[in-house]
Amino acid sequence: MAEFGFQPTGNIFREREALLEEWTPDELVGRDEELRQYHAALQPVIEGETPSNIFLYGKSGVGKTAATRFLLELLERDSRGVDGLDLHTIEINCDGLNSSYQTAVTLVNELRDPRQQISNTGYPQASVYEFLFEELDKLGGTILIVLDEVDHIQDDSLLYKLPRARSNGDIEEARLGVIGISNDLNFQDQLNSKVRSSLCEKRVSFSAYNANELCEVLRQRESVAFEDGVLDNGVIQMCAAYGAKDSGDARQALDLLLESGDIAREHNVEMVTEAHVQKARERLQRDQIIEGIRNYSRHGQLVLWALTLLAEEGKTPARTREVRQPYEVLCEKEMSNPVSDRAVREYLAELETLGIISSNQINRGKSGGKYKEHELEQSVASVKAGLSELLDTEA
Ligand SMILES: Nc1ncnc2c1ncn2[C@@H]1O[C@H](COP(=O)(O)OP(=O)(O)OP(=O)(O)O)[C@@H](O)[C@H]1O
Repeated sequence: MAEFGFQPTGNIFREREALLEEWTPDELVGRDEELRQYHAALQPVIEGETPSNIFLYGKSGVGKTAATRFLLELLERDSRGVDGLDLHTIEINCDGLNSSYQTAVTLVNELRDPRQQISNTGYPQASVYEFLFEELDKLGGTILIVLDEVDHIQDDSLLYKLPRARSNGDIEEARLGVIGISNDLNFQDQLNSKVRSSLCEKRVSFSAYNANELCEVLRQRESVAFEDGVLDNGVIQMCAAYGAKDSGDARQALDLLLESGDIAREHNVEMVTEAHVQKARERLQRDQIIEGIRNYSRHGQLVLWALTLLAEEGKTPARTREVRQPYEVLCEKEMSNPVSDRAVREYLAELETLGIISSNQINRGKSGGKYKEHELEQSVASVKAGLSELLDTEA
């Protein structure tokens, strides 16, 4: 066995933590327009007026949570200097809470003393709401409740009650504002119109980051996270360009920069180069593919494998029936019966939703008919690496 031991290298990173999810920057770059609108929507708070209910929406990783923490911190700081203004903020993430009931219980427990917590079951919903309004009135002043990932709450009831609590007379003392945050761009349309009009009084849309904005975000972290001059020319631009092309998600761009730094350190070199970024991208894509299809049926994986073989031979975009041929060969090797054409089409549609392939509807008019063409969205190398890990065979 090789000799293993651990030695700090001190190479590459000055403060690697600055590239991790938990690290909050003091300043938010590349979000000027969003911050301006959000700031305006929060202005009534500092004026001592009833807060507006605000709804933030935009794709994952575009700075909605970061902007909220940044502005609420400033608001808390500045409200301390305003006589008679007593501001409280409560932030909860609704992922995993799923219902109005569970969310209301969580809010009650956030507001209550640890010795007076309530359990997740055992009270009628109306009583939990009563507890909640009681606690809010007890706290008094101006209260902002942030419901991050609000689309996870499956029923409307709390989203109806909370923003209207004051006008309905459920609370008398406190001035309450709700800030809802969602990655689901269709969420607003699915809401009942009464809920929508009160929850979304002010809306702020967060657009995906473009490459220039991602460059700003990455440069801000570079100075904290890396030793001086460690990043080769072009590294930041490359991470930003990939980030903008993929989804405009700052989290993904930061992950790519972190992984590139890790690879440079693994190789025991002193600089991070564009080649490290390429390698990092393949690794992250492979992980994303593995994550996406880990619990997928064997046949779904074989369909992807078949498309990958076609891509390798330069035969993509390929029609559904062209995918069928290599798929059947793979089934034969595995000694299993191929699934129906319809099931293959369904697998391809799911792979598209996962962002692993892209499919285009082609319409050749009356004579040529309509059909779909598919191709990989990710590099052949990363899909093969991901598949061989899952299928436990050389792809
Ligand atoms: N403008 C920015 N400047 C610096 N860092 C940013 C910026 N925007 C996002 N980030 C960082 O990117 C990561 C994701 O951002 P954030 O959590 O705010 O995204 P989000 O829009 O709320 O999406 P999600 O709901 O997926 O969390 C965080 O680590 C955050 O610090």
